[in-house]
Amino acid sequence: MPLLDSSKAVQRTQAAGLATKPPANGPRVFAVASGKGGVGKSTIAVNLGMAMLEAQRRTMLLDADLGLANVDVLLGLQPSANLSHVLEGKCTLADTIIEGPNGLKIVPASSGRRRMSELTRSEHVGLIGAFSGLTDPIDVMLVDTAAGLSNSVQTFCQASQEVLVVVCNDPASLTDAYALIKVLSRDCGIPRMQLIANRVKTPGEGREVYDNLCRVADRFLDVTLNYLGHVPEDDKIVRSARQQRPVLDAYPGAPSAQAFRQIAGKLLEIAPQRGARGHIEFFVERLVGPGADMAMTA
Ligand SMILES: Nc1ncnc2c1ncn2[C@@H]1O[C@H](COP(=O)(O)OP(=O)(O)OP(=O)(O)O)[C@@H](O)[C@H]1O
Repeated sequence: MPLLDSSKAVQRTQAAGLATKPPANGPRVFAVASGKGGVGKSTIAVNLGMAMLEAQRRTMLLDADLGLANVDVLLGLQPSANLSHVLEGKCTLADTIIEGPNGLKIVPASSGRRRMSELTRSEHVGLIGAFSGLTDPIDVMLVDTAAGLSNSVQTFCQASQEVLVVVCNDPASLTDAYALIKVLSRDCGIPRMQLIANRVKTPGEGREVYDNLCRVADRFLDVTLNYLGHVPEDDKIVRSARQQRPVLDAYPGAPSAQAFRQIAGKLLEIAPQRGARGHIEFFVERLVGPGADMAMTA
């Protein structure tokens, strides 16, 4: 009996250790991008963040739409400091972090500050470097990028380990997603991207969106596109947005909430790409630290 008790205690301690220990090879960083605006990037970033928390990953969400903050609005939060204050030297990056639902850590952007959407490359690089100074243990960081193909989108995508491209089944979204994939692969040297089809009616429609993009990309670009899955058109997303809550929180059984959990699970199964990639990366010190070469056991 005592033996059983102590082995259970050991198991509990190990489980607690697993839940709090940072992964040996540093946080996983996923950028969410789309080319076209309004296709669901922020919705996807926030809800994937919630799904990562459900999967016991300590998760941070960076609002990288620097001049048009979205995440705090989506979640009904009122941050007192944001990235513009960090750049002005008024506070540190750690001072800006606020807690969202279920302990989601959020780094808010500023809204309506034009200068923030016109930062220089060295300012972007400085911001990305500042993340290495954070002491909070983080397992996953999601980077919600701006719409378009700006320098900021390119730099944040390059600095992330995976780029998630969100696309809807309409010609403008497909065209802009293709333009984004082209710029990221050809000009930024990103060799693979992950596709999410949003607002589709059926799983088959999502697959079709992926197949269409793949067909063109295979012909003209040197890039690998993986399919992460689809998020259905879901009225529960619209309703939760009105309540300024993530759908996983407001309607955990909704079809879209299930889809977010599946996509998060797939993302965690992706083995990190190894080796230096020749450009600035988030948490680079942790990535090249001891154990960085070990395969991720997510
Ligand atoms: N699967 C879905 N089903 C129903 N509505 C959705 C879905 N995904 C997103 N929406 C709605 O679409 C609108 C745009 O979503 P969101 O703000 O996330 O897009 P975005 O790409 O981040 O936009 P921006 O380019 O302005 O940053 C929101 O009203 C959101 O609630």
